[in-house]
Amino acid sequence: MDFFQRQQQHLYAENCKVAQLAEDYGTPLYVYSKATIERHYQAFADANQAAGLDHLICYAVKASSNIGILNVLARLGSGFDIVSGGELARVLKAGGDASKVVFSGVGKTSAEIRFALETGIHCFNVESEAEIDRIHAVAQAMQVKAPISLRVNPDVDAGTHPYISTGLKDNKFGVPIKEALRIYQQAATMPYLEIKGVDCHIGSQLTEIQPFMDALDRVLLLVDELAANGISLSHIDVGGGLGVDYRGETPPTPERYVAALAKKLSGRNVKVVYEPGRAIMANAGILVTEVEFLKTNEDKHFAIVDAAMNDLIRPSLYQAWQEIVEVEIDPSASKQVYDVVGPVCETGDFLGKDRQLAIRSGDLLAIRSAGAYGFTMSSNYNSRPRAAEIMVDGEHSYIIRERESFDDLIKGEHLLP
Ligand SMILES: Cc1ncc(COP(=O)(O)O)c(C=O)c1O
Ligand SMILES: N[C@@H](CCCC[NH3+])C(=O)O
Repeated sequence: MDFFQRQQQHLYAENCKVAQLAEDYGTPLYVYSKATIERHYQAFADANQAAGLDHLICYAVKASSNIGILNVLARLGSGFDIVSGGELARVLKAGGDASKVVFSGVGKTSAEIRFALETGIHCFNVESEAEIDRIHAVAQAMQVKAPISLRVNPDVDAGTHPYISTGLKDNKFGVPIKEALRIYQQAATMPYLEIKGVDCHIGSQLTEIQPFMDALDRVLLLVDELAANGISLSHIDVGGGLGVDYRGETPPTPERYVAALAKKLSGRNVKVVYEPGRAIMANAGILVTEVEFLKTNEDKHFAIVDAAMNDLIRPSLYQAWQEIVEVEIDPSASKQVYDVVGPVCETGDFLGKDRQLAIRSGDLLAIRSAGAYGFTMSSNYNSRPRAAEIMVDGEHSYIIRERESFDDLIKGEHLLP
């Protein structure tokens, strides 16, 4: 079931006409579907239930971090995977439960570690030996035990874009799995640490199940080796990374993915932690933009729209392909192949290339699959105020982030005396 569907010539977000939303809130506009977020979360939860797995789903906040979105997930009982103190503050503000938070990331500061310990997070996904020392020192100063899990790098090729692959030995993430036993043994001697689990995230937008299985095999060998050395773990964090359909990809469904994991984990008394981001949010959001001008240079046609790489950087950064559709079908407009580009002064500022569209200036376009790594990667480049974000719920729509104003753009800036 797609909650962004066309009825006659109109594109709908749930039961709201997208053209009406653009009129009410302006463009560029991020539109999220609450029902889609709920359905995607539930697919993970149901798959675990069906497989009989003790589990904790920690939505990866970086994918889309608006507190309105986090609140929808918190109400479903979701935990959260965070990578900064800022993300933790968002989770708390959104009503999230700190005891269901895992803290990933290679450069946690002492202040962030302290904040996380004060709130009582589930555990730190530790990414280096130096970080273990830092966490231990902060915990000691606070006279508490810090729950930790070691992020291991299994050296598995996730088969995804090199910029979003994280589990190869050349990547900055985690510790090499062959060093893990020694590091765990060292951590076990540190009085202000509590060893909880192991963590492994090999990359994002994975469309095959095999790399996940290869990584898990290596992690399970480590788990057994640790057990043989008297270190038992209560959870295995399998990370995020499950891909989505941007352009006909057929990634495993959460059901298939979880069932495959469950098969490998059978007979083990261990909780599984998941960190899905994209699989929950990508197809729960669209970016709506208005065509400013149509322009032809020689025989190249451009649709210049009011959204740009500062609003959605994935096409520019990863040559990512996202579907672009007309919001209203205009039968009187003729089809043409366009590069859909923004107003930013960069040749790399495009949202889509060679797209066949029937549009006129003033028409609306929707960039689909924009709910993950869309708004969260946006910037104010070219002094462009960031877009508004809204959530639809049936026939209702709610503003969850106001469009930035020019005052917002210079907030905190000062002239010299
Ligand atoms: C540690 C960690 N967990 C979870 C995620 C979420 O990944 P995805 O959005 O691919 O599910 C990421 C991003 O790749 C990550 O780096
Ligand atoms: N930002 C990337 C995903 C990176 C995942 C972060 N670990 C994307 O838009 O596809």
